[in-house]
Amino acid sequence: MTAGSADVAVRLESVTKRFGNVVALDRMSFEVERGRLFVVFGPSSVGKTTALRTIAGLERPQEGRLEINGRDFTRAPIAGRNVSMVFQSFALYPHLTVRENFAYPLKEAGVSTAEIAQRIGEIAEILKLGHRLENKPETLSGGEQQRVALGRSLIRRPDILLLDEPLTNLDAKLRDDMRTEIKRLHRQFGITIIYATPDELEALSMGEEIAVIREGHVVQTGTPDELYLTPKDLYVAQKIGSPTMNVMGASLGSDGRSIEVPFGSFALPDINLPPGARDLKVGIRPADIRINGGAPGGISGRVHMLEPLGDITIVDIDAADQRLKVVVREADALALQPGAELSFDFDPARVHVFDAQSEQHIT
Ligand SMILES: Nc1ncnc2c1ncn2[C@@H]1O[C@H](COP(=O)(O)OP(=O)(O)OP(=O)(O)O)[C@@H](O)[C@H]1O
Repeated sequence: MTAGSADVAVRLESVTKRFGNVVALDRMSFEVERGRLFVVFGPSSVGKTTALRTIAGLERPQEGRLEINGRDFTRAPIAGRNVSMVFQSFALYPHLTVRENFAYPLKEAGVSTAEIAQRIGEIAEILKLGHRLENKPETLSGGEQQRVALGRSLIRRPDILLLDEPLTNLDAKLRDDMRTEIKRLHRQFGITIIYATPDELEALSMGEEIAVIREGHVVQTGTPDELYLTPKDLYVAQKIGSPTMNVMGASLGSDGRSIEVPFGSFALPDINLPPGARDLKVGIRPADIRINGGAPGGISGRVHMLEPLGDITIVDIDAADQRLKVVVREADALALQPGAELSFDFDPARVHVFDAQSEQHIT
């Protein structure tokens, strides 16, 4: 998706950042539309923090171009960006009260005392911190500290807010609450947010648009649905969707029209295989497999293990030498026991086919 340049808040064009021999950003490109909640998603050490620090002006790339609001900031100083970053560690001033933590960046920016008081009143109300203003950070809960960190960034009214794994240090319940809180703040302020996380659930539940990062570059950008339904390659297919997609070696049948997998063969979905592509990988999402008891025509399998998760149960099935994960409604799982024989099937139209060497999706 390409927005008109007036609508683009941040654009990275082939940005490379090296630390000695380590290539943290390897020709990274993406653009963030103004007002979006954009997620930078990928496992540890793929360059998420470095990308955010580059946008904030804390790192200078060796190559490529960084634009903020249409202006070139590749080698510009930090000032003038109107970008604010919240770090994973919160980084509050421990010797200052919450009120003083809020006031500090505004004093630095020369904002008048009256306006500082007014903005602190507003932000404390929005973040429900009014009763904590005279406390020091160490006396606050983790969630409150994180709200102070967010507030200290928002109070400067930045155009762009960078959040680097802001919820990692919180427990599961607080993470849930803060996700909702950040989405609400995003709606309320309409600011552009770039949010880095290694957590798939967080990426999918927060991101209006998600960039999936691998080794310093963007593999694919899209909405959660686009990434789930049309992953560009095996990496994205296995990073998006939980439980992880079942992936197995496969080959093109000698008739050229069927795909052979360990537990049988099925008609080729409606795709054009590149000439010579015989070694394939097939991906079937756990939610796309149907267990159908003893119905005729199904594929035979045996229950290996059940993992009840409340509304749904994850069932591990062995079929030939292949172990498959299947998502089953809890009510349907009641009839299943480890060791039980069953049959299952899937819709070939929902199967993902990849080239075994390049691991690119074949469409
Ligand atoms: N200042 C630095 N000096 C040397 N190497 C660095 C520096 N900053 C980052 N790196 C390296 O660059 C790579 C990318 O790091 P980065 O912190 O950007 O990844 P990340 O995706 O944010 O990971 P995490 O989720 O663990 O924070 C890593 O290999 C890291 O060790």
